[in-house]
Amino acid sequence: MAMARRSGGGGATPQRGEGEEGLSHHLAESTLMPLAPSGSGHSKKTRRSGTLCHLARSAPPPLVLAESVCDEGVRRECHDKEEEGVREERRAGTRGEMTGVKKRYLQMNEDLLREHPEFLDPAAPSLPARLASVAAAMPSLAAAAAAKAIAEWGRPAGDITHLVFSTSTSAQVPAIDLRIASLLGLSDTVKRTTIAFQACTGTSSAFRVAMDIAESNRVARILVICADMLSINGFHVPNEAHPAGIIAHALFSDGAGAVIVGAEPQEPVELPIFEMLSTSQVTIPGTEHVASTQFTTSGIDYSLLPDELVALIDRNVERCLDGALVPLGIAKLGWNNLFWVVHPGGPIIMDSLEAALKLEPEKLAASRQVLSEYGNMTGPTLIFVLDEVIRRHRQLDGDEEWGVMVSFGPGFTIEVMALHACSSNKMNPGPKNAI
Ligand SMILES: CC(C)(COP(=O)(O)OP(=O)(O)OC[C@H]1O[C@@H](n2cnc3c(N)ncnc32)[C@H](O)[C@@H]1OP(=O)(O)O)[C@@H](O)C(=O)NCCC(=O)NCCSC(=O)CC(=O)O
Repeated sequence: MAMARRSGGGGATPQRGEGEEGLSHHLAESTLMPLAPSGSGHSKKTRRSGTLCHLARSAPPPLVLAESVCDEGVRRECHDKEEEGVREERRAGTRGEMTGVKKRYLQMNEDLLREHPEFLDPAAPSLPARLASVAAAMPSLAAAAAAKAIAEWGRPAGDITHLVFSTSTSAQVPAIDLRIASLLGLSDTVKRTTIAFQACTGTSSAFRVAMDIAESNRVARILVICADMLSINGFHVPNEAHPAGIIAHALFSDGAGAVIVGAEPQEPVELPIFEMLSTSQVTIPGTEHVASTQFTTSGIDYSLLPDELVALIDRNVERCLDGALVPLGIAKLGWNNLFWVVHPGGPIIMDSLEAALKLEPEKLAASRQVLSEYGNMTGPTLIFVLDEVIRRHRQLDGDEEWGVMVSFGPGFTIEVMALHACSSNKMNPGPKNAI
C-alpha cells in the first residue's frame, strides 16, 4: 500500500522541510507501526494513525419525502413573512430554496401518526412513545448501513472487534447498539461503546474514539455507526412562536452511516480509503446556549442562535484548523488545496465557513449536495458527505490528497480531523501519486 506523499503530479503537497518534519514528528508519537512498506520513501520513524477502511451509507426507504406532514407549517411561515414583506428572499423562496433541502428521508409517516395521535398534540406527553418508535426503527436502519460497510470491507462481521455507536435521538438501556450487534451477527465479545447526544458532531466524536482505539490496538477492527431519527423525536405541530421548530421541520431528516476503522490493513482484502492523521476538539467557553436540544415530555426541542453561531465560526474556525493542521504541515498548502468534508448544518453555517476561510464554492459542494438530497440528518450527515467526496473524486478525478473533516455542534464545539487520501484506494489513483 502506498503511503502517498506526493512528489509532484499537480497535487498540492507539503514540501520537505518544515511540513514534513511536522508530519513525521506528530505521527511518530502514535503507537502504530508504519503501514508503508520499507523503501516507500517514508522515514522509518514515520508512524501512521488509524486507517479508515470502508464506509457505506444507507437512508431509510422514502416513507415521507419533503412533502411531509410538516409542510403546511413551513409554507404558512413563508406566507406570513411574505405578507409582512420582511424578506425579499422569502417572497421569492420556496422551502427548498431557503434551506437548501430538496429531498429528505423520514421515518415519521401517517401510519405512525395514526398509531400515536399524541404526537400531534403539543400538550400530550409523548416522549416514551417517541423513544419506543425510534427503538423499533433505528436498529434495522443502522444495521443496513453497517452491513453494506462490512460487505465492502471484505472480511466477516465476526472479525469486528469494537463497535462505536453514536446517536443523539435514541435513549434506552440497554442501548440500541446491542440490537444492532445482534442483527449484524457480531461476536458476543465485541467491545461496545455508545456515544450519546453529540448532535452534529456525533460522527466526529465516534471517529475520534475509533482512531484512539486503532492507535492503541493495531489488530482492532472498529465498526463505527452513526444513526439519528429526529423526525420521530423532533416532530411537533408547527408553532409560529417557535421559529426554530419550523426551521427544524424544513431541515432535519433521518439516516444512518457506517465506517470500519483499523490499522495495518491486510491487503489486498482491506483497501483503505483515508488515513486519519489527527483529531482535535475545541469547545468555546460560555457558549452552551448557542446550540442545544432539550428532552421535553413531548419530544426533543432544538434551539440555535444563528447570529451567535455565525460569529463563533467566524472568530474561531481558522485557529481550530491551524491547531490541527499546522503541526502536520498541511495548513500551509492553503485551504483551497484541501478536500473538505464538512457537516452541512444549514446554509448559514456553510456560508459562514466559506466566508471565514475564503473557500472556493466547489470546496463545500459535496456538503451542499448532501443537504439538498438528504437534509440534515444530524450525526450521520458527515458520513454521507464523506461518501459524496469520494464519489466526486472518482468521477471528477479530484487530485487533492490532503483533507479535513469539520463539524460544529453543541458546546459550542468545533471538531476537526485531518485526513489523507490513500493512493491504494478510490480517492487517488495510485501511479499518479506514487513517489
Ligand atoms: C434557515 C435558513 C436556511 C434561512 O436562511 P435565509 O437566508 O433565508 O434567512 P436568514 O438566515 O436571514 O434567517 C431568517 C430568519 O430566521 C432566523 N433563523 C435562522 N435559523 C434559525 C434557527 N435555527 N432558529 C431560530 N431562528 C432562526 C434568522 O435569525 C432570521 O431571523 P430574522 O428574520 O428575525 O432576522 C438559514 O438561516 C440557516 O441555515 N439557519 C440555520 C439552520 C439550522 O438551524 N441548522 C441546524 C444547525 S444545528 C447543527 O447542525 C449542529 C447541531 O445540531 O448541534
